[in-house]
Amino acid sequence: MAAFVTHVTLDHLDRFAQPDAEDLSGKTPSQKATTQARSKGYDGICLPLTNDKWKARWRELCLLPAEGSPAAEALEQSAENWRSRPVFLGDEVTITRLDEAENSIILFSDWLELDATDAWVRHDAEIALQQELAYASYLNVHTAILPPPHNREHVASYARAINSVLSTVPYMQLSVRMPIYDPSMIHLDYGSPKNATNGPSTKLVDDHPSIATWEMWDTIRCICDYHPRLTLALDLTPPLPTSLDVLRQWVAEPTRHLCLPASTFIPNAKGYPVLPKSTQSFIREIMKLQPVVILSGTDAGLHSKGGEAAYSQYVRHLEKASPAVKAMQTEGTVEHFAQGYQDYLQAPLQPLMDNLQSITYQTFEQDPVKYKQYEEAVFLALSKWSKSGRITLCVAGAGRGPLVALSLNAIKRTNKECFVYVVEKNPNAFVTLQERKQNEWGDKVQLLFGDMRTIHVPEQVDILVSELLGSFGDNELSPECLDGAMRFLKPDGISIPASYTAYLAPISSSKLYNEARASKDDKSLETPYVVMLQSIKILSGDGGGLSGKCGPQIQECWDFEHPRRDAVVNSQGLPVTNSHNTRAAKLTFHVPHGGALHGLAGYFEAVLYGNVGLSIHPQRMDKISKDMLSWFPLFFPFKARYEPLYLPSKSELQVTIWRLTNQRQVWYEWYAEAFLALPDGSPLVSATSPPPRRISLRVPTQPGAIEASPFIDNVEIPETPRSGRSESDFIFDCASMRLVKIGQTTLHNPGGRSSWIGL
Ligand SMILES: C[S@@+](CC[C@H](N)C(=O)[O-])C[C@H]1O[C@@H](n2cnc3c(N)ncnc32)[C@H](O)[C@@H]1O
Repeated sequence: MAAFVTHVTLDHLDRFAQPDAEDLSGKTPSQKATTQARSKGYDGICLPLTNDKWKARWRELCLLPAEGSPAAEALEQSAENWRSRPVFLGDEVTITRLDEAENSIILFSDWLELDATDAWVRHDAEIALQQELAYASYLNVHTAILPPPHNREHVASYARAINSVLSTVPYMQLSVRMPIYDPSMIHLDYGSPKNATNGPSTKLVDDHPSIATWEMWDTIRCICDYHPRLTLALDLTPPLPTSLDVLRQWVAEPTRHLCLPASTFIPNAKGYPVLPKSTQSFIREIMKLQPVVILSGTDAGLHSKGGEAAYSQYVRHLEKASPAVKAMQTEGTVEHFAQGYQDYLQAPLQPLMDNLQSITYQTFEQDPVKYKQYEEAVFLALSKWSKSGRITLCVAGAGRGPLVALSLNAIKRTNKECFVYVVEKNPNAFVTLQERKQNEWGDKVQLLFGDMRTIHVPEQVDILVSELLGSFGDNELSPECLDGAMRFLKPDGISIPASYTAYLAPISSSKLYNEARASKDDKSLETPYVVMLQSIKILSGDGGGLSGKCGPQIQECWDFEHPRRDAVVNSQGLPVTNSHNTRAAKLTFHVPHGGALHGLAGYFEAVLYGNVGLSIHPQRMDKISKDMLSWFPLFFPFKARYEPLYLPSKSELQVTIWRLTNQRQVWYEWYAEAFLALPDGSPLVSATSPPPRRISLRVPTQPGAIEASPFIDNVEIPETPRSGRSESDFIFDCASMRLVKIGQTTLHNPGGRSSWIGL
């Protein structure tokens, strides 16, 4: 569940400082604020570290007085003294004791302009920040919110200062306060003759989602090298766009706090505070990250009904209604099953090379959906089997036997005469199989111990049942194992599964990026990991992109079919080489909104038999095998020598991936290139059209609200021209588009540093 804290302002603290004849507790103002917040159901408070006295002194010291002023020299001397030994006066800070800092989130002075245009102001703001940080560290503060960036021109200076302070404290979480979105950019509309004469009219455009604030964040965290203690405090003050897609980027970031002023709420028909629809949708989505919600101004009486408690109650209600949160709380869902494993990188299994442990099989067996699908597939195959006489089945790679048990169930349901061979190469699991034969299956089955690629099976079978699938379908060497098993499948026999397909999508996730590079060796950044993906954004969108050549959001790489008869086999019926199992795919993705590329998400879908299947494809899994728990997606990381590949809005990403093999191993290599599509030979914006201009609009500060976020100047490549030319003239003469390359990754995993072994 998300935690809720209330923002305590300097005014609140002043009120708590007033002597109260009845209060003999001797508590400090911040302690009183905490007690009151707790009594109102909050988990804690968020308060400024310093007060107006510090602000006034800093301004006096560091902002130059008018030239020629007699005080200038003396002040410069004092400023130099402060720079050499920065120290607070006792009445410039709001807290002084350890227990005041405990469970409180600290706001560093938000007027410090680390990105000021003036270099001296930047310099002195950085000293002041270091001073505040040192003091907060002295008081054991665990989380502090940094002054927000204001000025895109100098965001690099802001980020450099943050990077430098991050290394000075060993444990404190520093959160950058960012407005979620720069919504109030107003286009000066030159489109109509009226405007041409009377001047431009203003029009709010929320159909042109801006990623300006995300870009600022991206610059900051790149300069800070994705520091794991650098997080985000997202300010939800601005009205949000109706399209959620651009906001999904924040789910892929370390969003730890949501700042929600009472002024963001609107009254519903009865006067209670509620949030606009788009903010509601966003909150429902981001709640899966369990952020700390910082409510401010809730005691200002902005809404006629509900009182102060109404704000947190309402956000809690949104949290409960969040599909992601509901799924986590519902037994039987993947989200519930995967609690604690979200975004956790697991080395994929090597079931061919290793012998799995009983506990691993037990985890598999908790998935009712997979086995139900298998039973249906076996039942369907048996039902459709038209030849007379005994039907023979073989369960190849039986583990502890669930596929055997369900095959026997299916046989019973069809009432046909059948016999089942059971093959397993894990000697330990074979003990469990013997026990089950003795206690449950009797002479309906025959157990065979050995590797399906070499074992002798007494007769060829009609139906071969196996489950050797990995998260990417073929990655646990199912194709290679089943090639060997084809020896004992009759020429007209059936394989369950009949086929499986691998899918890929490019993703952004600072969490996964940091996890993968936590261990510094190259191999860890070239390993495809099994991950329950949560804090991610799929960067690609559907549609052809500007070049018209891009595929869907999640694209098919390749597939494998069984039985396959095209491999050249030797006298024992085994393939001479594994060349027929190599694959390569080149996929082109359209990236509608800019983002940082951190890796590829890999999924699979299998046809077991007929229309019965298994799928972890995000858009199809619910239709094919809803709530199946057995497979989390595969994450192919992209390593970055300097920083992850940045993909601008409307760029195109070409991903090439290979499945490669030698005598012993199978592995993947992957690589990506980014392009921008530009109209061939024509300027991007007609020379006759005025440049798109946007101005920022500050949301007026409401009493008690955290100071409204700064908005950031942003110039984007327009999606439509503002000249007389039609949109189609301007953009979509695909034939005359040229792709301009803007970046590439290195080749990942060359030679199979990370591979599946056991051929
Ligand atoms: C993913 S587990 C599935 C186990 C079980 N069928 C289930 O669905 O719960 C794959 C099983 O196949 C076995 N296996 C893998 N390769 C094999 C091979 N070449 N020959 C025989 N068994 C194999 C493994 O030991 C493991 O028990």
